Amino acid sequence: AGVTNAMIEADAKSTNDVLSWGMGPQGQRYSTLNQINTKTVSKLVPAWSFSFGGEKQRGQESQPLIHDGKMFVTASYSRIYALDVKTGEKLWKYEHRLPDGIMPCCDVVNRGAALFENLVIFSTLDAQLIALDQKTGDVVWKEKVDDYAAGYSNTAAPLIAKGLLLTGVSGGEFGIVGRVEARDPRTGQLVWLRPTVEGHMGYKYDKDGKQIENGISGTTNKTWPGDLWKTGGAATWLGGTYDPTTGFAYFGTGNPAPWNSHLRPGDNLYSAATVAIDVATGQIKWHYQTTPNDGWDFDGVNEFITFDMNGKRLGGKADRNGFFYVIDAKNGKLENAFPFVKKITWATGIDLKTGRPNFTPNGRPGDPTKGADGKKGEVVFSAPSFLGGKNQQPMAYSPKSQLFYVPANEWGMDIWNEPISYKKGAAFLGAGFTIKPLQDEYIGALRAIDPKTGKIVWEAKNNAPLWGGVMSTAGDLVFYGTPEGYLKALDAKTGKELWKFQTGSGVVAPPVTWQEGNTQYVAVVSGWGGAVPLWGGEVAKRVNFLEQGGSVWVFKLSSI
Ligand SMILES: O=C(O)c1cc(C(=O)O)c2c(n1)C(=O)C(=O)c1cc(C(=O)O)[nH]c1-2
Ligand SMILES: [Ca+2]
Repeated sequence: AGVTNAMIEADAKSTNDVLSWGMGPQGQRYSTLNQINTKTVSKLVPAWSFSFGGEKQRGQESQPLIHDGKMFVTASYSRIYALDVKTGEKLWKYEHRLPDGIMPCCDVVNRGAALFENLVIFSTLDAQLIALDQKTGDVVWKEKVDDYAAGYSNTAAPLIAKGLLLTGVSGGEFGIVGRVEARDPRTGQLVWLRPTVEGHMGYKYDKDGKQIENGISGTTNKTWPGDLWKTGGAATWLGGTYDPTTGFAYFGTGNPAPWNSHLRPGDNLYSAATVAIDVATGQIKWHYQTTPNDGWDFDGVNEFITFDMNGKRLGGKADRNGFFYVIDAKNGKLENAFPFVKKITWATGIDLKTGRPNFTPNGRPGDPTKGADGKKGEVVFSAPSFLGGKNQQPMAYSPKSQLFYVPANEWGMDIWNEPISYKKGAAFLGAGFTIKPLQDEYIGALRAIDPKTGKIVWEAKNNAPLWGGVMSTAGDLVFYGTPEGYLKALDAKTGKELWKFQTGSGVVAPPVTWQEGNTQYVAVVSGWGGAVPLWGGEVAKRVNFLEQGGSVWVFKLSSI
């Protein structure tokens, strides 16, 4: 029978496999395993390591999946490997042939695959979806999502919810139109399609794949002036989470396009927001916009992790804009919002009544048409930088400690606007920027955050920006990787460092854990890259000593 929908919904509780990105569709990244714990972790040693080989050693952001004695792990440049989970021996690999002219904005990354029945499914940088047989690696189906020459790409792991395959798209820097798609995971056939830019119609598809006109009611472009909604961005580039208790999939949406916000006065829905989509119908049931009329590329894709607090089902989101939001998962109502980074310039806070930010006067980069020569607007210093208080690296929530563990970054930028018009397949920014560190000591900080109080309970500073995800366990441990190459384990209650291992390249991927027989394993992918070395300006210079790589490491407790 392979991987069933029921198994995926129970993924967070089952300890023998890892079936979904997020270690459960809710995305908590918490494991009930405790063989590796605060007392035993000092004996954690490598079990095996596997190299992704060749010269394709760019950012490795993939979260491995574990099932039926196999590890499924994607690698940069749209590759996927199946490995023997006991020995690390390669069972098969699939290297997707990428055309010239793909346009990923922020490195040739892939964040992982999805499992369903006998299939392993992943998306590619030329905006395709590929389903392979888990045993043989043979391609079972392949579907084109959209036109890579128009700037579409895919970097996120697909999500299985209610037996459907849910995926987003990347390309917000090229004026694509963001959306969430639901497909039959067995065939790749579209079931519904829901755009995330107001003005665009959603569709349902019949059994033969024929579009049912007006299948999902559309919305008018009232929060977008003129024609800009046609190229409005709001890419769903980090994928989504799913909560079986609400029946909603939660997708973050990226920046509105172009970055120059003076061209598009209005809120620009549903950009820089979380949308809750009823998986059964494809309808947006609620939305919460973290940065209305985003002018900083604050995006809004960050993962929405549901959890229980105060007798309610809530969701936590550490937004790129520097604020942490606690939102009712059923209706989208804001419960609380507080900063999770120390310096925020663009807003003084979030109004808990209206849910809207209190924008700082003149905090927005200036309108170029009002600049001295009509070509460059006033330069503004902003914190966080556009790379965010948090970016693609997923946080974790522990129901045991009731804390979120957030891989945060402290940095700022000079940002300005320039004139821009849309051209298919060209960058659609209308902005320039220089990222700046705020201090010498550190940029990254892993923070344990209490969602009840908004307090930072402890933090572990890191010199380079943190870009790898986090995992917490019932062994009272928090695992995360650093660009300096370490996988670390901290005491979940105090933040004290209890163990670290040098993986040989920077870690920008989230760790996982599972049990095989009587042994608990931990795995993480290593390979420096992603957006920081490409766009980090002064910060990129500061970390340019880091070496690229591409490998997966697996650990267990030493028996001696
Ligand atoms: O708007 C988009 O479509 C889009 C896509 C992606 C991506 O797919 O990786 C990133 C971003 N934006 C982005 O703004 C960003 O900072 C970023 C960092 C990374 C990364 O993997 O390191 N991807 C992306
Ligand atoms: Ca973006």
